[in-house]
Formats: sequence, structure tokens, C-alpha cells
Amino acid sequence: MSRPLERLRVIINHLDRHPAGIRAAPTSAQTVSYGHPQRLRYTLDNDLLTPEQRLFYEENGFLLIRNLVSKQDIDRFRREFERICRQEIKVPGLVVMRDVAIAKSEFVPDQRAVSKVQDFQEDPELFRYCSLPKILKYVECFIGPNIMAMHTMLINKPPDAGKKTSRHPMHQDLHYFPFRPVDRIVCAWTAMETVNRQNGCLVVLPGSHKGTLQEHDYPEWEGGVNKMYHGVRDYDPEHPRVHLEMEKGDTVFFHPLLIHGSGMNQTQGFRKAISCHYASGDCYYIDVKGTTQENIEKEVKEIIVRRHAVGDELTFKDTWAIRGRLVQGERISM
Ligand SMILES: CCCCCCCCCC(=O)SCCNC(=O)CCNC(=O)[C@H](O)C(C)(C)COP(=O)(O)OP(=O)(O)OC[C@H]1O[C@@H](n2cnc3c(N)ncnc32)[C@H](O)[C@@H]1OP(=O)(O)O
Ligand SMILES: Nc1ncnc2c1ncn2[C@@H]1O[C@H](COP(=O)(O)OP(=O)(O)OP(=O)(O)O)[C@@H](O)[C@H]1O
Ligand SMILES: O=C(O)CCC(=O)C(=O)O
Ligand SMILES: [Fe+2]
Ligand SMILES: [Mg+2]
Repeated sequence: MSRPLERLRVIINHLDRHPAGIRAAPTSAQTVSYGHPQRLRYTLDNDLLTPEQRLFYEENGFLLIRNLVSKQDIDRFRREFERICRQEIKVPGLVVMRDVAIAKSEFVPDQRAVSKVQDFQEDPELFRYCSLPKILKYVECFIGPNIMAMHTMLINKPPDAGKKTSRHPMHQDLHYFPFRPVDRIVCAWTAMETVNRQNGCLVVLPGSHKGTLQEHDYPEWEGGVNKMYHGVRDYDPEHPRVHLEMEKGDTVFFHPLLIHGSGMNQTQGFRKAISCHYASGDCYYIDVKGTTQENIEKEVKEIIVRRHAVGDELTFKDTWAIRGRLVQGERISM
């Protein structure tokens, strides 16, 4: 194991299990002088993060806060998700996804198994997650006081059906987003139960957020890949990787350029997590024509046309502006 990786493992294993109490072990980052705030590019001045936490995010592109969301809240999100699965309620705009190995097979027992729901902004109970003051306090440290919830997901990673399709390839979330600046975007991802290597926890490449947006495409996986699960075409297999093992309520905040994915679910349970991508209310939309993001724009448009029978008048940008919801401060240019 490489030395930086070993150090990270040590830090993660020693994270205090108290929300405000993370004390990272010394890293090389701490040689940065606290008196030079202009060196801090990825975090903002605030009273919440300790200098160690700020430096950890600056250096690694993620910050894990233990025990942030209460068990009661998570149980409520879980019950709401179950109601959606049982089709007891219908949520406008909600996208329901089943695993490709299940959707395309006649032989898998539970054809109805939902692997993920996206765009729950119209479900008041699930959307409560995105407005939790505990979450927003941290989000503000990364993107400032004007906060838009741009993308919401409840991931119910199914037991692998034998084709490794439950994996999520290594990717950068920015690939999906036609808005900038990149440093005013952050994801909050909360474990709804114990997540570990067995059931496919998040895997991150620490420090990869300092690079640029890479070209993404479908990985060449024998057993198939889920729709729109693009992966970074070439990433350094020698780059240290960290498996983020988390307990119910633990929350990781991460930068949209951080390369991450998740391994296969080798258990019989559905591994649950809830997440929201936030952007500052003063971000702006970009045209992705001629960029590496053109391929995902094309796929999103095809799905929208098929589903809603609309033509070219709805742009990639519009699909985001429609889903985005202000949760704090002002909506300025989003
Ligand atoms: C806007 C993008 C999101 C940005 C997120 C930011 C970072 C997040 C990183 C990611 O999460 S990337 C993955 C994001 N994935 C998606 O957004 C996919 C969401 N899912 C869907 O849009 C629908 O579930 C899907 C279009 C895949 C299926 O729609 P339907 O429920 O209408 O399916 P239907 O039963 O009508 O099946 C239509 C076809 O899709 C196939 N299908 C169903 N589920 C599939 C699947 N999971 N993968 C591949 N194909 C699938 C199905 O077999 C069938 O194939 P055929 O046309 O060949 O018969
Ligand atoms: N052949 C592959 N090509 C591209 N990405 C892959 C490949 N195999 C695995 N991955 C991705 O690498 C990440 C982590 O895989 P890894 O094998 O390290 O984790 P794991 O399977 O969860 O853990 P463990 O190795 O302990 O079983 C996942 O995002 C997975 O999708
Ligand atoms: O497996 C997971 O829960 C993470 C998925 C992910 O990275 C994403 O949907 O962007
Ligand atoms: Fe992601
Ligand atoms: Mg593995």
C-alpha cells in the first residue's frame, strides 16, 4: 500500500464519531499556513469547519462527517421510498430506474426491484433531506449562502444479479452538469444503513478533484452497464483509492471533479443512500456543445423526447433549470 493511501486510511479510521468532532491525523496539507486564506480554493471562510477539516477537503476533495443525519429522519426517508416502490404514491417528475440486468432479463425474480429514484424534488418528505439545516450548514462552507438543490437521488443498490451491473463506474459528477463554476457545486451523500466493501460503498480517488473534467463513456463491461452510467475513460489505476465505509447517518460531502464510483453489492440486501447535488444560486449555465459533455447531453435529450414527446425546444440547460429548487438564500442566475 502506498504511503499517502495508508495515511488516509488512518485518518478515516480515526474520524471521531461525532458530527463536529473530526480530527484528521496530520497530513502534509497542514504545512500550509493558516494565515494564507487565498491558498484555500475549495472552501469558504466560516465558523463551522475546523482548519483541519478545511484542509482535508482542499487536499482530498471530500469530507466525511459522521452521524450527521438522525436515525429518525433516515427511517422516514426509507418509509417514503417504500411507499413509492409499492406505488402507493405518485411523485411528479420522479425517475425510477431498475438495474439493467433485471430490466433486461426474464429470469430475475424481482422484476419490480427499484435500483434508484431520481428527481424527488416534488416529494416533500424526501426533499426534506435537501433542506435539513445540518446539511445546509456544511454545504454553505463549500458553495456559499445561496443554495440550489439541483439533483436528487435515493440509491437502492440491488444485490448483484451475477453480472456485476450493480457497480457504478468511476466518474466525475460534473460530466452531467451544464453549470459552473465547478468549485461552487458540491454533493451530499448520506448512508441510510451501514455501507461497506461487501455491499458496495463509495470508492474515491483522493485529490482527483484538482484535475480537470475527463472524457466519459460507457465502460466496456461484459455483463452490461446501466443507462447513463458513464465512466472516466482512462484513469490512473495506480492512483490511491479509498473505500468510504460509513454508518447510518454518516454523510460525505464531495467535489464534482472527485473521481468516484462504487463496487458491486455482494450481499442480499439493497444498499441505500440518499444524496443531493447543490450549486450556488449564482452559478450560470454553459453550452456543452463541442465539449466532452456532448455525449451525455445527447442521451439526456433522447430520453426526454421519448418520455415527454417534445422536440428540440427543451434544452439540456432547461432540464436542469426545471428541476432546480432554491433551499437557502437567493436564486440569482440558475
Ligand atoms: C440527468 C442525468 C443525471 C445526472 C446525475 C448526476 C450524477 C449522477 C451520476 C449518475 O447517477 S449517472 C446515471 C444516471 N442515470 C440515469 O439518469 C438513468 C435514469 N434512468 C432512466 O432514465 C430510466 O430508468 C431508463 C431510461 C433507463 C428506463 O426508462 P423506463 O423506465 O421508461 O424503461 P422502460 O421499461 O420503458 O425500458 C426502456 C428501455 O430501457 C431499458 N432499460 C431499462 N432500465 C435500464 C437500465 N438501467 N439500463 C439500461 N437500459 C435500461 C429497457 O430494457 C428498455 O430497452 P429496450 O428499448 O431495448 O427494450
Ligand atoms: N473493470 C473495471 N473497470 C472500471 N471500473 C471498475 C472495474 N472494476 C471495478 N471498477 C470500479 O472500481 C470501483 C471500486 O472497485 P473495487 O473492486 O475497488 O471495490 P469493491 O469491489 O467495492 O471492493 P473489493 O475490492 O473489496 O471487493 C467501483 O466503482 C467499480 O465500479
Ligand atoms: O453508488 C452510489 O451510491 C454512488 C453513485 C454515484 O456516484 C452517483 O450516482 O453519482
Ligand atoms: Fe457520482
Ligand atoms: Mg472489487
